[in-house]
Amino acid sequence: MRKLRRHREAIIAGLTGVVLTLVLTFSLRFADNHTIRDQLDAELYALQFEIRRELQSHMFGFTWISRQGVNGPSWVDEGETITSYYRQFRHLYWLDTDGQIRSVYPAGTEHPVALPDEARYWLHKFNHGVRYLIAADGLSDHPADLLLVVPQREREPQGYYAGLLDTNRLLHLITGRHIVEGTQFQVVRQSDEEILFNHGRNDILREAWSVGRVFQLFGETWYLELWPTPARLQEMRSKLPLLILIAGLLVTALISFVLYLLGVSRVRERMLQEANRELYDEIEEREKVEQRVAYLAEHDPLTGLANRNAVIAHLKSELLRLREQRELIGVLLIDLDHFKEVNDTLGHNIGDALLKQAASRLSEIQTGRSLLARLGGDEFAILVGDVHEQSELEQLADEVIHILDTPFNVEGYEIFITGSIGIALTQTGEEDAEEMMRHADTALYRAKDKGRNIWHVYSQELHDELSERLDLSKKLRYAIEQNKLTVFYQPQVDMTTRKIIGVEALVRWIEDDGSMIGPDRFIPIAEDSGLIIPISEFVLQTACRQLARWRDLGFTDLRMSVNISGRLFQLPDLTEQILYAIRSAGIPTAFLELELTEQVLIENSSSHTQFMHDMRDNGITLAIDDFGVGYSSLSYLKHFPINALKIDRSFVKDLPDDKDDATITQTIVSLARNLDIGIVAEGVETEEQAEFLIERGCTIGQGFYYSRPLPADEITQLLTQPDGLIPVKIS
Ligand SMILES: Nc1nc2c(ncn2[C@@H]2O[C@H](COP(=O)(O)O[C@H]3[C@@H](O)[C@H](n4cnc5c(=O)[nH]c(N)nc54)O[C@@H]3COP(=O)(O)O)[C@@H](O)[C@H]2O)c(=O)[nH]1
Repeated sequence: MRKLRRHREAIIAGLTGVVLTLVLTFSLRFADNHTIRDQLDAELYALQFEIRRELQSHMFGFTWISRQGVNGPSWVDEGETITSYYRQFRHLYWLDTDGQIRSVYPAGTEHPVALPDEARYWLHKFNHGVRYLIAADGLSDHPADLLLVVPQREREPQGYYAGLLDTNRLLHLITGRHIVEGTQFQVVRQSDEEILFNHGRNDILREAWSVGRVFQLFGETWYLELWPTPARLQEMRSKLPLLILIAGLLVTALISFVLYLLGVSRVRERMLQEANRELYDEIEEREKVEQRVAYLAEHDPLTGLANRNAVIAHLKSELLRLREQRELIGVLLIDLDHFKEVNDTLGHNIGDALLKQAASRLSEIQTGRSLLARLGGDEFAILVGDVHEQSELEQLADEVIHILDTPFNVEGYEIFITGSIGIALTQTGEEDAEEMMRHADTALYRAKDKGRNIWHVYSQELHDELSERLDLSKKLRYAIEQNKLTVFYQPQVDMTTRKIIGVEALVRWIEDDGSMIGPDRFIPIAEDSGLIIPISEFVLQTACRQLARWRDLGFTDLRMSVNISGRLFQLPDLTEQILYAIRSAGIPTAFLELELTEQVLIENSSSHTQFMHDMRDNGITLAIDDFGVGYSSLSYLKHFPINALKIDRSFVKDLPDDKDDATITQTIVSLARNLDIGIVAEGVETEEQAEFLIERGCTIGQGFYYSRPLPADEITQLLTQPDGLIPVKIS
């Protein structure tokens, strides 16, 4: 249907052309038929005229003879003369007034005596000087024959000149001379419809094409009829209608074809236009996408700030420019502290809104020579050009910390968030952009490491230190794989009796050359890298097995303390791991004590609380390590199942002289006694310290005064001392 509509013009033109051609062809054919009929009619008229003329000619001859005065039977003697001129007479007669045949030419011809009665009746009515033509019935066997009669009344003998006309022959002669080939001609007597003459016998077109004329012959009426044969008709036909038909159809086909082609080309043109439009749309769309991609390539979609790429590109060009001008350039890398918690607790929408607000605040402290960017996540950067002194960057960092200090109001939530900042300043002038970013990142790492909400400036020393850490981290991983770690044990002593009541398991890393790397160096690295998990597992299992061995030796009262790093709380199966170590070593849970830092309690997450209750439920005791150095929010002592406090050695170190430390120590001891929990003093190095502590009520101590951390076999030796008393070396 769509196709038909598309080529409507071609179809209309085709139909119109065919109709017009047919109408024109039929009109011409109609006119042609008319012309042919007229022509046939004219031919028939001409024939009729010829017949009449021939008859008149014969009559004229007859009349002329009658006027010559030759009449009576003697006139037939002139028959030869007459018939030589008028050859169509069969016989000549002289009739008397009664119609009796008195003489006949040629002589000897058989003939009736008189004319038939009907003819004779007519004879009596004929007048002198008039010529008559009557049917020759009774005189001739040929129905078409006519009898020409001229009355003679003026001379004697009176009578009639009569000539029997061979009409058939006459008609033959006429048609032979005048009729066109292929034309069929017929003479019919109307009275009895007898065919008197016909020329040609082809009746095919008679009904459709015959033309007729009525020819009056005295009492006789002839009907002359003429029609063509198919061949004659074909000749008569004009070629024009056929030519018009062919030409019309050809022209119509041509026009329709041209219109069809135009339609096709119009459709193609439209399709092309559509394709062009789609192409333009696509190009436009692509340009938009490219613009968007170009924008996104340099911008952060959330805040609209520049992104990392833009910072790097800008930094590169600034470094190039400033290198020539010998000026400095600085980078501040800002990381929002604990932003992940906002995301985790309040959802990403709030997190995003917070980032936008933070970006907006940071924009306020931008200067004309700086570029603020969001590098991703909660990390922002400020690129500062034309720096003269490091203090300018430090001042800017202070401003950042200050501006973040006010709580954010995000969708009804009041959110406190701080920022840690790493600062990098061009040192040699030869740094590249990536290097500057790395420096700022290193400084940021340190700022976070130092407790966050502070800034730190990158230095070569920091770089060296962190490189060493990285190096140590690699080595530590290798050491764990190669079983280079071992566990030492430091006795915990009842300071009043000097009896060893327990030991603390302390990990040691012994190098191939026998040198030792202290845990204070590698434990923080292990905590950062996650290596603390396999280390802790190793220490716990080793310590439990060692306690089992000592118990087998009979030291069944000995207790084992093991340090639990805060990082271990990320393990979902920490409780199971501890219970597994205890069970596989086959020791009672009551003899294992876990030392936790204050930080673990301060974080106060539900998983931490659950862990501590699980431990208590399984009979494992918990001690707070390094008590007093942290936030010392004492409320957790009430809420958590803590069994003992370990006074940090920093408070013990200057006892008994340092009044503050003495007061703190006294306070911690009182607190533990009031809460009815155990108390252990760490770092006891002198007898005075031990006495001071004993006097204040702290009877359990651990420190070099009694023993340094030792390998298990050396501890076994100590345990097997007489009375189990620990010998104290006084240096
Ligand atoms: N999570 C784990 N932490 C561990 C493990 N092993 C050790 N550590 C922690 O490493 C820090 C350093 O430990 P270390 O070098 O072993 O030092 C211990 C003692 O040697 C030291 N100490 C004991 N008495 C004295 C003393 O009189 N003077 C003095 N200067 N130092 C002394 O104290 C450390 C034990 O402290 P604490 O654990 O707080 O009781 C240290 O923080 C360890 O906790 C481990 O396996 N896992």
